[in-house]
Amino acid sequence: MAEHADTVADKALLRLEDVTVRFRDGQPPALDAVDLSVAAQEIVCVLGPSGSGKSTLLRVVAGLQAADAGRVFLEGRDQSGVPTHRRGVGLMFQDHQLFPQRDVGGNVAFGLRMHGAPRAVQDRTVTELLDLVGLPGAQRRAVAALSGGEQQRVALARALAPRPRLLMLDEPLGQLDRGLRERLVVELRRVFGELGTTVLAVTHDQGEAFALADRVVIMQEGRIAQSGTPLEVWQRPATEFVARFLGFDNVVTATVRGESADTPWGKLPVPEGTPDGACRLLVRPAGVRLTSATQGLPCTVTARTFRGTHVTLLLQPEDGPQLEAACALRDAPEDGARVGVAFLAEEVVVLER
Ligand SMILES: Nc1ncnc2c1ncn2[C@@H]1O[C@H](COP(=O)(O)OP(=O)(O)OP(=O)(O)O)[C@@H](O)[C@H]1O
Repeated sequence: MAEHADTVADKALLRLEDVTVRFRDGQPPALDAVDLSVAAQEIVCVLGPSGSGKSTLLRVVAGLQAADAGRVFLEGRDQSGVPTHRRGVGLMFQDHQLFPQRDVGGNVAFGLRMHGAPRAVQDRTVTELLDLVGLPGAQRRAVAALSGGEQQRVALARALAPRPRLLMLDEPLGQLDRGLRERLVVELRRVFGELGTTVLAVTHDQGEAFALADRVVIMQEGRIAQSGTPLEVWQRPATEFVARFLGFDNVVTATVRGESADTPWGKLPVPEGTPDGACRLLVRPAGVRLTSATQGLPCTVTARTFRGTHVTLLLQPEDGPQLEAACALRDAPEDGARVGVAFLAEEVVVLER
């Protein structure tokens, strides 16, 4: 097993080993002994509350921030003392700061010119990248005359032009409206796939992270709380912190005995193999099923929120904390309705302490 882990780590394009960054003595570190590997061509999105260390993580990898302890490796080489411009990483930050006095082509070619690429190579690359980001033939347009989404695409083309071995994005779509962000996320995945780009991105927006990433990493106070595919993390949040961060609030104290658990909501079924004993349990809203008022746990509907594809209900049982349930639009009961609730074992998750 250890041998396998070593092999995987050696193949990593980026590896952080025990990286710690401390801004002030006596304060908790911004990064606390972080270990993280990113494989070649993998898209990893880092999520977490404000102040959890996401930007610091990017800055350490870029060489914009020194680590107080630990090491950063790119393609197996220790980057200690290697300046940002020699790391071969591309950066695209939220305020993408295009050069207003240069046209689109001049912006995209910027990094190539800095690297002394011949004019013909610059022109060919600019043409290819503008095609790829959906702005064919935009070379001579003024950046000030572009929409926010178009500027974002130019910034992306500019970051990709020098073919960085690792592209880092900090809130890349932060200022755009939701519809545009959703479209651009799909395009970003396609562009990265076509170019084989390895990506480490930071975002506040869960939807964006889950749509873009092969793997999401959730940060909590300078540490990695969970790392996994979007599906793994969404279906099986590891801890109460991750569950609540993702917006899951049906969390209670429980005692597991065999195939069920005693909870403030009564006996709940638990997945096979759940160890006996005291724990915290999450019931994903999809696992809270409405039945008739005479069956299951009696509850009153206290709120209904329309979510586009479904309705979220807040249910108040006679005893115990409120419950959130998700149900189809056409099945949603009225506010104040009396309903019964049954629980699905496959949506019950035992949280780590
Ligand atoms: N230059 C600095 N000097 C002192 N403290 C800093 C500095 N940069 C960051 N910090 C602190 O380090 C911690 C992590 O900050 P960081 O910017 O990495 O968080 P973040 O997760 O990116 O937050 P946000 O989502 O708000 O951008 C915070 O407590 C922050 O106040």
